Amino acid sequence: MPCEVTARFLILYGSQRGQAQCIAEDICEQANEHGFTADVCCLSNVEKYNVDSERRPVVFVVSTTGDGDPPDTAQKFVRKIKNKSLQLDSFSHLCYALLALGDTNYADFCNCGKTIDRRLQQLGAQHFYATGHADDGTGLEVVVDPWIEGLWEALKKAFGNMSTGDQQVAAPSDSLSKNASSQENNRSDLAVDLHLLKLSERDSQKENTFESGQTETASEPLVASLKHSVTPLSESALKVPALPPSFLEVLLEAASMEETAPADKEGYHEVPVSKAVQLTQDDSVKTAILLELDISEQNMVYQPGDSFEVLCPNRPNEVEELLLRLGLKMKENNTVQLHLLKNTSKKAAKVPPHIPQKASLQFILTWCVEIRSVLKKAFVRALADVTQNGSEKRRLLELCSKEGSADYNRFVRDANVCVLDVLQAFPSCQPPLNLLFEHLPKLQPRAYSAASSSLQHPGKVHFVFNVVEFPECPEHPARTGLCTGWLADRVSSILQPPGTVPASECLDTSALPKVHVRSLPSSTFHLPADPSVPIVMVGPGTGVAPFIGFLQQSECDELDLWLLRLHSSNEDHLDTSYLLKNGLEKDKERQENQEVTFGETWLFFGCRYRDKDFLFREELERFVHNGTLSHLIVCFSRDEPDGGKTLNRARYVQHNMILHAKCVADILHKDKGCLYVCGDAKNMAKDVNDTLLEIIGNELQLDKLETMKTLAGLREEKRYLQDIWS
Ligand SMILES: Cc1cc2nc3c(=O)[nH]c(=O)nc-3n(C[C@H](O)[C@H](O)[C@H](O)COP(=O)(O)OP(=O)(O)OC[C@H]3O[C@@H](n4cnc5c(N)ncnc54)[C@H](O)[C@@H]3O)c2cc1C
Repeated sequence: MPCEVTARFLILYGSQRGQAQCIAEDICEQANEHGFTADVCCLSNVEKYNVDSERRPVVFVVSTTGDGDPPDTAQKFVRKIKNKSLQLDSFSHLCYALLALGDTNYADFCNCGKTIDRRLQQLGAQHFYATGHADDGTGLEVVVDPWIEGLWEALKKAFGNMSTGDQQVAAPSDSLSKNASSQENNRSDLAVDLHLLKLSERDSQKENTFESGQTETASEPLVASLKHSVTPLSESALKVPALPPSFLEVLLEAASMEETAPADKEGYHEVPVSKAVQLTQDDSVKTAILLELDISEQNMVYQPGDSFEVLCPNRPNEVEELLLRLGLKMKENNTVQLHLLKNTSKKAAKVPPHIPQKASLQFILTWCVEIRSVLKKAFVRALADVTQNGSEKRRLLELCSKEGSADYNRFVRDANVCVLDVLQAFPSCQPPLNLLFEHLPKLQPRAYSAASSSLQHPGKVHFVFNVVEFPECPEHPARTGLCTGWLADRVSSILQPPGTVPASECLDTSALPKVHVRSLPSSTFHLPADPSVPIVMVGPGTGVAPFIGFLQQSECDELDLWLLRLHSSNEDHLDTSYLLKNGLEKDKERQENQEVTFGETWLFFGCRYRDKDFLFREELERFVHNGTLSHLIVCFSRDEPDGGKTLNRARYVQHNMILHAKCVADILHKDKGCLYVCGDAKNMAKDVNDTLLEIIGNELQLDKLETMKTLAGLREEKRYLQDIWS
């Protein structure tokens, strides 16, 4: 049906750096092609629009800035709608759609959009189309494009309804539903909310609302959440998995005992943390910390490129909450005995080997099971079975059902919902202890790559980590990563601020915090045995850790050679660490002694800002200065060096690799060098791999198949090595 000229709508944008404005103008332009006429206006131009009386559909496009703040241009509008004196039906005339822009790398993703959306709903405004949440961290276009694609159909319906007076709110177009659900399977934070309401239902709810003076009613939830579903799922017949058979019997016996971490039996060493330094500025998005462990008393040898495992306990407050919720707080010191149920129908049932016999309940919940693990569907199914309240039970059954798969992905898997979160959300769920022991996996140690060389730091190992942060969300409170949050707390008393010269070492090791560590089996992620082999290292963020170890080792190897030449073997041997500390440089010497060759070393590093999170900046510059590192190529993903005017600047390590494609290809092909990649598995490793394929294909003029074979060959020859973690 062609739209009439009267099909005119309003686009309001709140933009900080121009992205929201750009998208708003794009929508305006596309509107004509779809038979609409749009007026576009910045939210700050209050004299050009009036939402108080706007009867046309309104499309909001708003970004978020700073710590979840509205862009400057939207602040006045947000203040206006937040005004507490507004009546709860002030915006009941308003029919709108909202596209929120944000970045999941920051706390409070899309907060400005969410705030406006929430408040407009409270004030009685109605969606004519589902809200979109676009993530700059993964690419705005992933959500923006399908959202705009579906907007036209929704607008047609909205105008259609307006002209017929029909009170039914339009459903989104099929294309949006398809796009959104396929994205939702991958990432919940890209989700486009698909629950549109019938106006007639909402109107009757609103009447109740005004009468009771509340903003929400308990009857029908407006949006789906962990606790609630909406139609069609809430009315759907469900295919639920079979109840997993129980197989454990738990006996609790009163006893008192001294217990320590279960470290001795599993090869861990309890070692002091001799130094802790914050590597990032306080206003950095992530906090990176370097720890130095004193392993001089232990029989632990390592090479740069090796990793260590740290054993960390579950948080005491979470263990306590769990005990309280299970009604077992009084029995926390009881010993636990586990037996197999004699008549269990579970095949190959066995007592979980990670739960020790005769340990206390508190000990097991603290050190043996991962109470933060994301609930599997089988566990959800088992929990539904021990839930009394009918609607809570139904919701749990939905979450493990085939029909509720999207809700499970969104509200459980992607939100990292653990057993405690479910027990808080579903008060009538009362699982017996055996259910937890049957479903909770073993508490896993966390691995960290050595960021030092024992040649330069004898008896010590360094590692670097980012404190993982999970902001508060409807499904759970704010949390830090289990191990990184614990480590940060543990070393807080000795943590040195960024930029300080590390304090002299504390001699009283008994006063230092201690952690349990053990070596992981040595990997192949090591420097080539022949120092003349050139290497390329790709390590953004904390992925630079093993390369600091590599470079420290090379620096010492080169210094040792220099010393060897400088002093006859009879002379007293100077300590390399002494030389390093006293700033002796060897580059002149290197030039004079051409007979030993060291291969070129390239490091591609990346971070957000030069002044906030450029890890190991001074040390890397020293490596460059003394010739240990031939090329340090750094990019900053968030710095706008020239106010953002430079197009195609290198934002990420792979962009810089492209800029140095010929050198990278020559090192790998002509010089038979090695390429190492370390760090985040989520995006970086794949992007670097794709870039490498591009470089090899282009520079060696190979077709796709040959390129892939070449890269596979490099892997086989251990010349393309990855140390990737998530
Ligand atoms: C061989 C190897 C070497 C490694 N080296 C290093 C290193 O040198 N430096 C380093 O920093 N890391 C390194 N890692 C990663 C490290 O082991 C840890 O995974 C990391 O530090 C996070 O641990 P955590 O216990 O703090 O986080 P966890 O609590 O385990 O959380 C980690 C992940 O769980 C998910 N998650 C859990 N809860 C939530 C929630 N509420 N909301 C959203 N997501 C959630 C997220 O996917 C998150 O990324 C390495 C890993 C391996 C395998």
